[in-house]
Amino acid sequence: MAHHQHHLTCHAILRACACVPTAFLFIANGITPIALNNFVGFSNLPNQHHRRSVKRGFHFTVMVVGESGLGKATLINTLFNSQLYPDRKPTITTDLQSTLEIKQISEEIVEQGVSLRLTVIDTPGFGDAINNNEDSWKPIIANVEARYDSYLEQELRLNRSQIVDNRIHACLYFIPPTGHALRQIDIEFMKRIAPRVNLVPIIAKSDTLTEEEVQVFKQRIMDDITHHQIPVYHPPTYPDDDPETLNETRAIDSKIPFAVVGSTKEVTTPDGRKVRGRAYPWGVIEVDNEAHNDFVKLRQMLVRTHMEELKLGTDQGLYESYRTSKLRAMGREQEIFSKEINPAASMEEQRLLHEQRLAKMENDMKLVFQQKVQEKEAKLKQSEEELYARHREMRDALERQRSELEDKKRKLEGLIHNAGLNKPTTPEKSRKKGIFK
Ligand SMILES: Nc1nc2c(ncn2[C@@H]2O[C@H](COP(=O)(O)OP(=O)(O)OP(=O)(O)O)[C@@H](O)[C@H]2O)c(=O)[nH]1
Repeated sequence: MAHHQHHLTCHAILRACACVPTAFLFIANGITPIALNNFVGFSNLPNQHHRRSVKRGFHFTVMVVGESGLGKATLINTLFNSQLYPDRKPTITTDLQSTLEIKQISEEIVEQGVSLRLTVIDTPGFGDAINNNEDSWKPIIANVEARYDSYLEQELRLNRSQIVDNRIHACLYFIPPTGHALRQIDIEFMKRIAPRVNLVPIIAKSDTLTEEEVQVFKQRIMDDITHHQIPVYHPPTYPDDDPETLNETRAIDSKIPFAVVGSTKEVTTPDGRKVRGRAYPWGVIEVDNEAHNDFVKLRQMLVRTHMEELKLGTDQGLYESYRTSKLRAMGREQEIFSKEINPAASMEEQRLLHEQRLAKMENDMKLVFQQKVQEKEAKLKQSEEELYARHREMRDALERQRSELEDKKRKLEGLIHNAGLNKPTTPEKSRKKGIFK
């Protein structure tokens, strides 16, 4: 919702920028507009967005649920003005054990160059088996959830560029025009489906009730919905909605549950107009006449004003909460908040992170290497010095030894010399001897 509001605010700013003669750039807090001196061009963003969307085309998936013969096929054909469902006779179910089958029809419809892939999921057989109605909702819920599961599975894949989105954007629930109140089966179904899809309650074939009956029936239905706290879809309003939008949204909301008439057949009114409607002996009920039924408001909501809202609500509200509980049940809490990450950006981010990590490792290794080299060099230097010191020591010792030896040698030589002088031939000796003689 916050995202949506932000989106809307951006649009409002862009609209404002495009309209005023001098463009203004609003600072993020929205307080001070900065005047731009020249046309920058971002006011063209909505057009770019529009062109891209038209090129890509749109898709919308709607589910119809209700008993056989309530006019589901007719209403879809009337809504999209197409023969999505081929003409056929109403099927009358006689099989009391009727089991529910779920069918899907998909068709590309084009209006003024804009294409819409419309997918309708039909649930023939719902509520038709008289004794087996309690569980009618089960296969429908299973189908809705299977679509979420498939989306989630694709989302969790590494390559998320080709996601096929089969999620249901709205479920039209056809309430039979009994004029009383909701039946047990209506309450059971609506209670269970509403937390999973945008539930749009519809009073089928409202032309079979009088105007007063429709009003009373609507009130009773809304009372039941409130009493059972069934979260049916209400078109949201936003603080920056202009008064016209606000009034339109409120007018749509006031019609819930939509009392509709469906018909693709053209009939002639008493005043000679050709209209889509149903002719009765007492007059003509016009499909596209707001005074006759709520078809126009229903179409406005589903197709003209709130289709994107319904899709956004499916993605960011209903699917999101399903996804959260599913991931939690799977013990994958860490992935709950990872949805917004753009896969390409995320891969790029991972690559950069990886490169940064590698560069850091390389740098660390270089530092360690340098440190080791320095340590080794210091050690070598130290042992070199030690060797020198030892060398010097040894040399000194040898020197000392040599000088000692030389001393000794000199002494010995001195002795020898002296001894040589003391020989008889020496004059002193002879003299001494001569004295003693
Ligand atoms: N009075 C009235 N009849 C309607 C209306 N819409 C459809 N019908 C008629 O009701 C019959 C059944 O209409 P379908 O559109 O085939 O109904 P369905 O709900 O798709 O029926 P299943 O395919 O059996 O589930 C047809 O004869 C329609 O002409 C309506 O708004 N008012």
